[in-house]
Amino acid sequence: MPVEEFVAGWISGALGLVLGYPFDTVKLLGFFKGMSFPIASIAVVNSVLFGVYSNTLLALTATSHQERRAQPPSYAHVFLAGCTGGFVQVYCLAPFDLIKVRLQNQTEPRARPGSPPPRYRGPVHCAVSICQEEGPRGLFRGAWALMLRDTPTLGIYFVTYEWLCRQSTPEGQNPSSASVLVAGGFAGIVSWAVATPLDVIKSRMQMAGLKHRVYRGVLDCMASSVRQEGLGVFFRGLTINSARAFPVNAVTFLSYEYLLRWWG
Ligand SMILES: C[N+](C)(C)CCCC[C@H](N)C(=O)O
Repeated sequence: MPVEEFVAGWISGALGLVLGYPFDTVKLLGFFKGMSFPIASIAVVNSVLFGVYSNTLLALTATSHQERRAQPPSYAHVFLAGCTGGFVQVYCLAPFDLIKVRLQNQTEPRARPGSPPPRYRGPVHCAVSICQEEGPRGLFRGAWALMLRDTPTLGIYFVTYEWLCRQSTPEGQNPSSASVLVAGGFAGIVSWAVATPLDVIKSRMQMAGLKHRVYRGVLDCMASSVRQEGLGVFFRGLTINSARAFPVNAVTFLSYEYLLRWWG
């Protein structure tokens, strides 16, 4: 199994994240707090995503990444490979994402003297506490919603990227850096726009364990959120998700493409 896609995905994910991280925490005033954990985790997750995507395309179309410019895969194959990558990466992403959401939600704008210490001291303490308090399966809380969020939307992600690259590139040639940046940025925006409703539900389910709020499942969480807050709840964070998605995914795709070209 070709591994360079895994390595390129690893590095490009980390680079994209450095740019996107302030957006992730801006609403919470945390900014760069605890950045090493998300960098390490996104590197693993992005490596699985791009590695599985590329190897699924190889299985479907019998073309390696070097041959794909001359013989471009069909959009149906790109979509299927994206969905497969999205599905598989959820297994790695779920615990990392849960820890990120729990840590970000405890960011206090200003720690007052005498206020109780934060519940989780850091990512490792958070993981251990969740295992102890909610059992090892607690680490996968919200994973089902995450899978529903990511499987189709990562199919859309790669289709948008490929389509925009092909629109702006003469047949058979490699897309220019500008094309890759724009196509990657829009792929991020489009996929995040579609993913936002389930992203809201996912985060609520991940926080539920802590607040002892019980949802019976994804549908129950959707229904009770809509009942209390109206349909607008599904668009929470849409603007910030899109603003973050452009730079993160522009840089992710640019570094991914260039690393692969560089390695031949
Ligand atoms: C599919 N969905 C839009 C949910 C995620 C797309 C992931 C791409 C990138 N790691 C990022 O964090 O933006």
